[in-house]
Amino acid sequence: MLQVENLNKSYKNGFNIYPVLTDVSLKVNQGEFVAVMGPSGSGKTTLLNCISCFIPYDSGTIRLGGRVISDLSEKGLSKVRNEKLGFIFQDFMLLDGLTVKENVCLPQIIAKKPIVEMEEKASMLCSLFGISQIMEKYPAEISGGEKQRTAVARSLMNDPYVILADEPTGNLDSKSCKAVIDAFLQAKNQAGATIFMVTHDSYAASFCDRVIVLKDGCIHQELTRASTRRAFMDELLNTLRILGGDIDDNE
Ligand SMILES: Nc1ncnc2c1ncn2[C@@H]1O[C@H](COP(=O)(O)OP(=O)(O)OP(=O)(O)O)[C@@H](O)[C@H]1O
Repeated sequence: MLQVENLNKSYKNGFNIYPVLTDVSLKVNQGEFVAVMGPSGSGKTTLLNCISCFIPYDSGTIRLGGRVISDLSEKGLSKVRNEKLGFIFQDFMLLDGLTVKENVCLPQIIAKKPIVEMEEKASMLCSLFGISQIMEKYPAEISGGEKQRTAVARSLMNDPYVILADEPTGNLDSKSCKAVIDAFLQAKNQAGATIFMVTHDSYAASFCDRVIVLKDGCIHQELTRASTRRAFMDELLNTLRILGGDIDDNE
């Protein structure tokens, strides 16, 4: 569904070149829920921005649904961004002047899809995420949890290849964090969604099928959830503790 091969990305400052991602290769399969973790500055957001087609990269190949995105024109990239990717941001970015229903419909309004089809799809997703009763309300009139579920419903509107989530549980209390994760699990289990999430939160990541750990712009480790969520969380915490330098790798 998403395939990154030998991705290299550097930032330039005057004559100085700072490599940020070096030879990153990864694959996310259909219906997988994958997190990217790693210390601050390890390149997580840069990786997500390359996959989102928001920033150019130096070399490598990114494939979405089998299609190489660097081959696309600017117009083609915009279409991919709107129709083949779903985005979830830290503050959910709902438009205040639109109702919940209009916010959910937005990707299809931009894609100029027929209204009847759009409304049917929005109603189905709002029902799936338990927000049918607030469809006519505005973001200012709904709770944080309802905003999160609205954003997840919106991200699924065009049946995207992948939902890209950037720190979706950052700044949330544990109850709201669990609500976001539950919405992702529901999207995965009931709508077959593929989710790729950047996070610092080991609790959120422990619900994933797999966690890719970045260090200094390289893939340091990939951890697959094998047993209980709690055991996976302990494994993640331990891996990140070692990366953070708290204990020796060979200990
Ligand atoms: N636009 C930019 N221009 C120059 N350098 C940048 C730019 N954006 C990020 N960087 C640098 O690239 C490196 C990776 O940044 P990135 O934001 O991808 O890391 P991150 O792992 O997401 O960090 P954090 O966990 O703190 O959000 C950092 O050293 C950062 O300073």
